[in-house]
Amino acid sequence: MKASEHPSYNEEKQKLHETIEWIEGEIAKSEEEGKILEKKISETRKEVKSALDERIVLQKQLKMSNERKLRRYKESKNKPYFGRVDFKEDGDNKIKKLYIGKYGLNDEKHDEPVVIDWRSPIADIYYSGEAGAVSYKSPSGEISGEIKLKRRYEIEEGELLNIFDEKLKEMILDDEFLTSSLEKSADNRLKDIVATIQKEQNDIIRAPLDRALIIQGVAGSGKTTIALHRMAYLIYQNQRNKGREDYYMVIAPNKLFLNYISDILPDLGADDVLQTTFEDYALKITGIKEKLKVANDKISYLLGDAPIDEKRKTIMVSRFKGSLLFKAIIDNYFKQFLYKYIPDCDINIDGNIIFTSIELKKLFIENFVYLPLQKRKEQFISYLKNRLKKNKDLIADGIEKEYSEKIRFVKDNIDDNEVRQSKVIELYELRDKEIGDIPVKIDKAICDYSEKWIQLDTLKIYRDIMDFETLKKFSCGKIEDEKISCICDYTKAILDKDKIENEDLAPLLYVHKYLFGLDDAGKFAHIVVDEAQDFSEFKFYLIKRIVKGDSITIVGDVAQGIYSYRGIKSWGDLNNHVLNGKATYKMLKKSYRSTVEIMEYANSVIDKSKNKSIVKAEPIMRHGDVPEIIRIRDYDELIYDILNNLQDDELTTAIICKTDKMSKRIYESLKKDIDDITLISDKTEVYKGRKIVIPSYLSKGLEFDTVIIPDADSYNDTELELKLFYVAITRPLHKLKLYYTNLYN
Ligand SMILES: Nc1ncnc2c1ncn2[C@@H]1O[C@H](COP(=O)(O)OP(=O)(O)OP(=O)(O)O)[C@@H](O)[C@H]1O
Repeated sequence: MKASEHPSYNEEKQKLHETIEWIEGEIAKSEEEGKILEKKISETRKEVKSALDERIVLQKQLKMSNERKLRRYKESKNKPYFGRVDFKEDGDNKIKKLYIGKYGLNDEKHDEPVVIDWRSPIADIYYSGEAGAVSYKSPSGEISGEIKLKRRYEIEEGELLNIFDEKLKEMILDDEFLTSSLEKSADNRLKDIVATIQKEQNDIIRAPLDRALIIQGVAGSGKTTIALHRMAYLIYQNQRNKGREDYYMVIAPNKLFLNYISDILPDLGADDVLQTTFEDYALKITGIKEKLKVANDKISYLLGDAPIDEKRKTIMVSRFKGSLLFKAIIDNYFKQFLYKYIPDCDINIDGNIIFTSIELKKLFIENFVYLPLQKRKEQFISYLKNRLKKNKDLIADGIEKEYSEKIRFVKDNIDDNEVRQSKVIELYELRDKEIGDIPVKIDKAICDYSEKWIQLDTLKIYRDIMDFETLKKFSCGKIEDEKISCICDYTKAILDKDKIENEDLAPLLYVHKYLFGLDDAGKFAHIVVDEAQDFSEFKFYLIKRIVKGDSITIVGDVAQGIYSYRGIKSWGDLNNHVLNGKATYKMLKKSYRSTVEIMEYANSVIDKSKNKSIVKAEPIMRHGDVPEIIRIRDYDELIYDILNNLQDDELTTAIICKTDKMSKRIYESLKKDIDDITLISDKTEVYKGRKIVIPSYLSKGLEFDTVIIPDADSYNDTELELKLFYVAITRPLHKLKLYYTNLYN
């Protein structure tokens, strides 16, 4: 409802005015505080020598915290809150009017909240969708009471534009507010949805930290958005409860997508989250970033016209590399590798055997088993050194014994007094020198022994495992010879070009773990994995190793599993094989992105999938144009028509082509007439402008006001192409246009 027509308009207008005035006052105070702190720091700098002086560090921290506060005030000023809930706690006659906003704002002078943070426990009742009697979990326990009013506001630039009241009595959630928010146009960045989080989404966001969550959601159901809101929520809760900073991580499919989502977390007050791709993370940890390139052309290859048998082999290799069977083979390999790793030699000093090779092997195999190999070797060597040093007296005894015999011999056999005495003295000196040299000799013996060990190198070992005989031996009859030879030949050919594929990353990281360990093991308090259907079980196994307990949020959509050759087969398998069956599974069926007309069309497409378990999307009641399906005579007509549609449009438009090749062709034709059009490739990390040409596989996760599909008839009915087409047609918010020349099914 237009704000000015609402019965409480004057009251609400006054409240907004007061809140903004209060914020302005706080901004002025914070700016003043900033200047004082700045002055203090420069004065302290003159007094102390080091920038690391405790006083400077403390003052800088205060300055940073003040700047953070100031930033929040400034960001809140134009829109301090988006909702209000009136709550009467049981046993209390007073009704509290709680204004909910993106950032919690506190009046420190009067010690009372001005705006409640959307992540705070009490804000739960605003989102919970329940009317009347409700309860929420506060740090001091369950609080119950009654909701008297739930109100939403549309505020722009400090102006109250609309007020929406939820009809509590009829238990109907008024969708007007949501629909009005969905009607806005798309941006190059994903936005926060704190004002319109829905009940089912709120339940996911607020699920406990220690639980693995698997969210299967239809296209546009807000998976990415709510996974990031959940992260912001968990960080907020964790800091409140523990008062300390932890490590958090978001794993996304590619850098373009990372850039698309990169604003949300800082915008929600979660600044220090590592947002990365599995590829970048694995390359960094294994240290092979500089040595190799990652080939990213498999999807183009699978869409190309290579013989079907060749494509099948490629898929088989990818699947194998992402499987837990491969992990088990690597485990078997390392059980034996120990024997190869330890050198086959004794340790001796001056020709005396101190440790036999058999003794050494036994000692190594039985000790420090919990350590990765490199550290295990280091510990073992230092253990040997210590043992030898402790045995120094024994070695000295041996030397003394040897010299005593020599001296006795001289004494018994040399008659000349002078000669005898000088010989004896010489022997004493030699003996003392030899005893004095013992530590040096021990060091040398250990050093010689240490140098005989194989140098550990992740890539070399991976190559070694990918050898026919090795793979055959350690797969223990679980893979046929023909497949083994195919896997080995395929991998060797790629490695010989100094490349690897995405699918090699998990096994490489696992080999690295055996050799050098994972420094990040158990480091992250929570990890979000987006587009998770494209991650193999092997990748998940490794992700699970770097997170504390089971704290992972896994979001994805099997209907969009375009990398199914390397992804999981089913959420159930993932849960059972990697998460010990302990994950909580949730399904999101409502789709928020596209209009009813676009989603109905998309549903009719995905209906053709052989996978009958795919759940169809239920669009939010927002209507628009029916998708246009246009037949064109030839390529020239296609370009002509697209150009006519792209003129001077402020909205975002993506021309989504099936392949990279087609994207390049269309881009070349359009750029002559359109200046601000960008071609997106797998190397693109950021782009400006509102019009892009993009291959279908890269459009996943993104959204645009309008989507144009110039080659709708080029998609055939294989599962991969059906999914690619589905991904492409579920990207638009408002308009979808499809062109075809020949046959369009
Ligand atoms: N509760 C909500 N209120 C307003 N907008 C929402 C809500 N939930 C989702 N959206 C919007 O729906 C769109 C789709 O969200 P998002 O990209 O997170 O979905 P997704 O499930 O990850 O999509 P896909 O799998 O198709 O990439 C975004 O524009 C998002 O802002």
